[in-house]
Amino acid sequence: MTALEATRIASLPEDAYYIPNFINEAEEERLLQKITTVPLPRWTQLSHRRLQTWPSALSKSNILLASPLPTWLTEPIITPRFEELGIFVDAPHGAPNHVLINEYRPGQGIMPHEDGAAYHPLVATVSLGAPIVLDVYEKQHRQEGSDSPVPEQVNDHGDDGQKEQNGTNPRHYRILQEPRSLLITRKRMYTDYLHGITETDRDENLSAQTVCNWGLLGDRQRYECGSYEREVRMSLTYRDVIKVAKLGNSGRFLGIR
Ligand SMILES: O=C(O)CCC(=O)C(=O)O
Ligand SMILES: [Fe+2]
Repeated sequence: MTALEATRIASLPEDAYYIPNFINEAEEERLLQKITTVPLPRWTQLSHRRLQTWPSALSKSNILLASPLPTWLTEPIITPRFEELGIFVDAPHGAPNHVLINEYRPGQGIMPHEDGAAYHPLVATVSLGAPIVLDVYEKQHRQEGSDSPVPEQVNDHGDDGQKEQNGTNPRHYRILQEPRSLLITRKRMYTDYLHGITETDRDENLSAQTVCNWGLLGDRQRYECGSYEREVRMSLTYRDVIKVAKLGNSGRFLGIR
């Protein structure tokens, strides 16, 4: 991961990396075209956003049925770019095998959550269409004897992980994800922190003091006025699902819905 070192978000706990202009405008356009022309049943409509799951949803016990990702999701993002950066070299399958595509319209977001144990603790997020602020919160430890809810895990079964933990003053960071950027979070950032996106029409109070990747932004000037109106933003989140089954061997045990 040495080439990545220059892209580290130094003010965040380890590890988070931010790369602006990871894809170019033509690549972004092509991806948006692919995503928006898939047959409608590919979308899962949730209460606060909609979602595509590639190549398929996990089983109830978090098993992925082995199946290749479509080429439009792998090239050029995985091959060659992730490979050149060595992003998934330490993951069990050496490459992502699963992609969630989230769409957020103005006013939509995702409650603070963690991505959970189904995946190797590494997420690579490509942003499309418009900027959005990702909020990152330190997990609060459950107080002895309290009934405060523990966070739920977001999965691709359509649950939103709607519970935020009780407690006071968790550490809070804001990451501004520009369109065409790549955000990588792994290790402690994956296991010890929650992430979410506020349901708002407008991201405000943006500055070097409030945005932890300010110095790494590709187009800082655009945000120097301190705010922008939300527009439709899509994200591709690449992950490595730990448990994979091949149909024929264990398909009958999967209980795929
Ligand atoms: O859209 C994003 O940047 C975050 C999505 C997310 O947290 C998830 O799919 O688990
Ligand atoms: Fe997530």
